[in-house]
Amino acid sequence: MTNPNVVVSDTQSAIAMALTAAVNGVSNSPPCGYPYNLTLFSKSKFPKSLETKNFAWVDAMRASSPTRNSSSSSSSEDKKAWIMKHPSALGVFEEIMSAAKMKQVVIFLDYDGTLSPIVEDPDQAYMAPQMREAVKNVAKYFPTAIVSGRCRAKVYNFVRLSELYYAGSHGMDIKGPSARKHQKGNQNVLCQPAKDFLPTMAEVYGILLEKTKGIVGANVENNKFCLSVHFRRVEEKSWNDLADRVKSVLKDYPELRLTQGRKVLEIRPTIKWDKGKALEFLLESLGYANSKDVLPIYIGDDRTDEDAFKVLRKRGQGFGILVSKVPKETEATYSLQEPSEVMQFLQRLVAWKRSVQRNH
Ligand SMILES: O=P(O)(O)OC[C@H]1O[C@H](O[C@H]2O[C@H](CO)[C@@H](O)[C@H](O)[C@H]2O)[C@H](O)[C@@H](O)[C@@H]1O
Repeated sequence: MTNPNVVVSDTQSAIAMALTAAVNGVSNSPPCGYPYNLTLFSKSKFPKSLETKNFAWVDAMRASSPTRNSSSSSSSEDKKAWIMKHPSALGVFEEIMSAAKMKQVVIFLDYDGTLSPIVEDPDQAYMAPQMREAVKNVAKYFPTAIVSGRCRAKVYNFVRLSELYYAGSHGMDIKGPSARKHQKGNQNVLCQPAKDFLPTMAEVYGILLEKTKGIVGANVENNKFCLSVHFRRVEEKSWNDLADRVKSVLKDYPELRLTQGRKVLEIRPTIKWDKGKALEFLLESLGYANSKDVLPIYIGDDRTDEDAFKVLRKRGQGFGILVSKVPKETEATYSLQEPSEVMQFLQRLVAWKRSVQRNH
């Protein structure tokens, strides 16, 4: 059994993959009683850079997490133009909140690079106590969800707030809060659209550990419904070797696909489920599927967050806020530079809500 190219090239391949998945006992039936169509991804969803041998993906990987030196490589003109297009959410805070009048604000927060700074060791990506306090306060007033590439248990261990919704494994593992805060909607939420893939993910995790052993600094992280192969501590001259090893494993697993994050390659089931679908699912669970009375705000720093930004654009509702110090192609409306600005934004949200309540 071979994976056509780790990258599904056309509709026919997608159908072939669906058949293979069926043969392998992999179900594509709608999850959680939820009526989304879990069709397989087509070619455009794969990192183009990995389709060819032109190594452009190395540039993309480098740019995904620019160092202090390389981040100054965009010209100040570029930066100015970008910030005009994606103004600071702190600078236009009042404008954002004027859209929130008479609406229920719902907050979606990515974890790494948004609530915690990016660090070398993924196990050390702690959140500052002040940030935890800010998120805790936000959740007192607004339904709040953490949407992360990490597995749910791991991201919960970092955040440790039981009143939040958690969508781990890029939204493939969603659970409502154990502590009930907001009355509307269903909070006994559990959604695991990729459940049937668990044995495969465990198997591939073992194989990847073995295959990547020889590469200094390589680290494979088990995120339950997806796997992360970290490049951050690998010397750049070994990046192609590492990527080739990952791809060679995936050749035997057509039901899995590769995506690229910040110095990380991620392996996930080939179902059409991402952070955008998780956002839609959560809004529906909260009782706001077709409501005009809701203002979702999604804050994230990664390529995987773009799926959620796109959903907000398509709904014409709410705002995406990209956390980045450097200009990046994004569907987000606004920007924030780093986690400390995210914290300030969350604190201002709370102050705004308190002043609205005082004036009523
Ligand atoms: O969706 P997120 O919450 O942003 O998770 C995406 C990945 O984040 C983590 O990796 C990233 O952060 C690490 C710690 O700062 C950093 O070392 C790594 O280079 C980044 O890619 C996490 O370890 C991955 O499992 C997540 O998928």
